[in-house]
Amino acid sequence: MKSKLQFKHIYVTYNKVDAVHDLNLEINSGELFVLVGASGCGKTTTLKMVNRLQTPTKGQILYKNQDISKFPLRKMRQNIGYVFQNIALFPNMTILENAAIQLRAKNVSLSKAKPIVTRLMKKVGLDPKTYLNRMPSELSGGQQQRVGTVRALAADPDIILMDEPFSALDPISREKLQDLVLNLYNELHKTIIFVTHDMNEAIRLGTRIGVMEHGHLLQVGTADDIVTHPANKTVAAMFHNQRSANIADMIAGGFYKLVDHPNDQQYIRVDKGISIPQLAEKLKSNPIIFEGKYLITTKDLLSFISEN
Ligand SMILES: Nc1ncnc2c1ncn2[C@@H]1O[C@H](COP(=O)(O)OP(=O)(O)OP(=O)(O)O)[C@@H](O)[C@H]1O
Repeated sequence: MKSKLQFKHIYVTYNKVDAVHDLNLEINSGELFVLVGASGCGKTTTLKMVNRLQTPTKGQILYKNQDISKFPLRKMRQNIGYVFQNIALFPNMTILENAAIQLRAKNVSLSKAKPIVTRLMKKVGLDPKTYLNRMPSELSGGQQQRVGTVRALAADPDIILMDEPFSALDPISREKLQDLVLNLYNELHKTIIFVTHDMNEAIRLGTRIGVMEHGHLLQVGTADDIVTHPANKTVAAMFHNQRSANIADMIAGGFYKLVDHPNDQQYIRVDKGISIPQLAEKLKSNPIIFEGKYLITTKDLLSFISEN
């Protein structure tokens, strides 16, 4: 059986208000699970419970069928990497020293850590020769997030927590780092729990997505489950608004060409190069389209085209 992370009837209550309300969720080993929802819905609180930065008021979290509150804290945290929005590299330490922190905590010497960090730097697209001995202030925000990702991966953890890691970046850097997460995920098969308020990011990254609102988990499913069969009006509205914005964006882009989606036959991917009538014709036989960064239903797109 796959080892799972299980949240069982979890509550987190502040001043009689539930930041998380009766959360029941299972995350499988090797999933890239995305928690999505508006600011304040309880995503970060949920994520922080995984490495016990946050304690549930009520309920139980199990990892591999054992209560995580019983694990030795230090050892447990060594097995969980994390990347947060404000990654906060230590300003007085080099990139190598920063990236090696989790390894150093495991008593790995800096000289033994160096080849591991070097290999990961190459994977995230940072030239080790150029960057290993630099200070964090000499790197852009996107580069610093790459170092944060190296730091999270260096000690080879089972689980990686990512809390809005790219939300402070410009759209192009953001997309590149999303690609990086997908590549690392496909290569390393880690369990990743990724928090975002951005529906497109959720759709683009998640093997499954959990939609939260006001501390409640409204729906868990794949992107196309949620887009085509939203559990209730709130989820439908969250994704509908997003889809309308996506469609307007696509139409404004003008022309698209259709290619197979690299990962999933159920999707077709749309790139620039085909006219809207051709697109409409092609879409009649496909339920879902994926435009690099957007996933929308063809029904929505066809009605949008006919109405405009
Ligand atoms: N230490 C605390 N004391 C009191 N209330 C808190 C505390 N931490 C979080 N909350 C409240 O719990 C709710 C959930 O917060 P949380 O940070 O989990 O939301 P979020 O979905 O991650 O939001 P964001 O995207 O803005 O980070 C919010 O209403 C927040 O104000």
